[in-house]
Amino acid sequence: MTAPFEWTPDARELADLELLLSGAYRPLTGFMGSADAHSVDEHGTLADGTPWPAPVTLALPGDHPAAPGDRITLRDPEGAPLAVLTVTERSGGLAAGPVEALGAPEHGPFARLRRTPAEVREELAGREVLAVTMRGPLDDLTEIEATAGELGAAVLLLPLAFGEGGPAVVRAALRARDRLTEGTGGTGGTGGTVKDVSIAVVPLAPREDHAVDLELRERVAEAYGAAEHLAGPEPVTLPGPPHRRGLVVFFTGLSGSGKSTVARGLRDALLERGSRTVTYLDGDVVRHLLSAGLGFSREDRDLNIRRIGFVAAEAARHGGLAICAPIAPYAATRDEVRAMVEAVGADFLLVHVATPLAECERRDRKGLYAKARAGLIPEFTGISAPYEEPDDADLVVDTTTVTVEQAVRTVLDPLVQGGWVR
Ligand SMILES: Nc1ncnc2c1ncn2[C@@H]1O[C@H](COP(=O)(O)OS(=O)(=O)O)[C@@H](OP(=O)(O)O)[C@H]1O
Ligand SMILES: Nc1ncnc2c1ncn2[C@@H]1O[C@H](COP(=O)(O)OP(=O)(O)O)[C@@H](O)[C@H]1O
Repeated sequence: MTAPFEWTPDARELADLELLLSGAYRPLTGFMGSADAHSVDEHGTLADGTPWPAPVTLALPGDHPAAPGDRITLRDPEGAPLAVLTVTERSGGLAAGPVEALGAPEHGPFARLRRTPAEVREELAGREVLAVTMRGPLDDLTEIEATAGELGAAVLLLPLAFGEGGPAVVRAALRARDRLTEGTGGTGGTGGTVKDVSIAVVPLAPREDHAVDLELRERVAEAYGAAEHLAGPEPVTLPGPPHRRGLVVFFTGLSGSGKSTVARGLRDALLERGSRTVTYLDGDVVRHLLSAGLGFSREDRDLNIRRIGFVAAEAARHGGLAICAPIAPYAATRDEVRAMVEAVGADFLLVHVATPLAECERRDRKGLYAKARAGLIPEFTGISAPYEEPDDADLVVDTTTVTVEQAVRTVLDPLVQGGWVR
């Protein structure tokens, strides 16, 4: 049964929720309250003294109405109900309490390998188990073969799939299984064949502190029935060269500052060079299609910017270069877009078109400033609605006294120098 209150936890919290529900975090059965979280941080134990390495908490904004005793339906980002949290404590922006599953979660790639500790323990009942937790490929399997051989153990590969790289880690586990069972895992050619190799995908988000991360992996391995645990090497992530990485060039500035003119000039210059695919999210096209029906209240502008950020990040996820040129007057919303883009492994360049209001108003290309001054347009940026000047701009261009070509070069040159464009 769902509950009257609702919440969509973030990706890390959803991963923790899944581990709480699957039993991989036993003895935990819910999100921690402040006493447990504090004790874990200070002493590495829950408040009752049970050893536990890392806080497992759920953030809930202070203005969320749920109070102790209330039940909150926790949903995934697509809206599917996953669990009910019965709130036992609200403090410091956290909600604590036990969680109960609402049906089986739906998973994407490799759903069949998301097995619970109980399922795996049943399959491996009576066997000694060597668990190997992995966040990247296992190149040398010699140690695993040797340890499994000594213990006469079955090997349980636990790919810790979290975020964008999740499917790649699972594929690495499948490759390692094949090499272990074929006996081609060692580098010295002496590797023996390991007969029993199982895989269970575990959505354990990495912890910043390496020691804490390892201890948590150990706990999860134990929950899966392992007598021994080996931690696979940390993946070496070499970001691709800049000219192959996704990039979002995000212009911000007052109406009439020159955003669209410079953005179009940049698009054309990039198309002339031909070295990158370009997605240009034209302001007018966005407002007519993607954000049709939205106005200029703070809420509508924020939604408009988030939509633009979402589309730009999708283009950049696949290595594309996206150019956007909305006013984007609020710093917090620009920050959100930066985070969305960086979350897909792409780069984000904020270009502040810093032409002063007086010059924008003097140009008054569309006659909007005159109307705004006359009170005919409410909430007009710079007149009756705020523009928060960026203090984190990567580039600043004032178009008052430069030509369009010069303004475009101010943006294009750093892209070439930075290696994003050849
Ligand atoms: N109230 C108000 N405030 C600011 N701008 C207004 C307003 N009403 C209409 N317009 C016209 O809409 C264009 C800005 O749309 P954006 O999508 O870039 O704005 S925002 O980023 O969502 O704030 C902006 O176009 P540009 O001049 O190209 O910036 C204006 O022409
Ligand atoms: N160096 C320059 N860079 C960009 N625009 C300029 C420049 N000098 C003059 N302008 C003029 O300023 C106006 C800017 O309008 P626009 O690009 O639509 O701004 P925005 O998209 O920020 O509202 C255009 O009429 C453009 O011709």
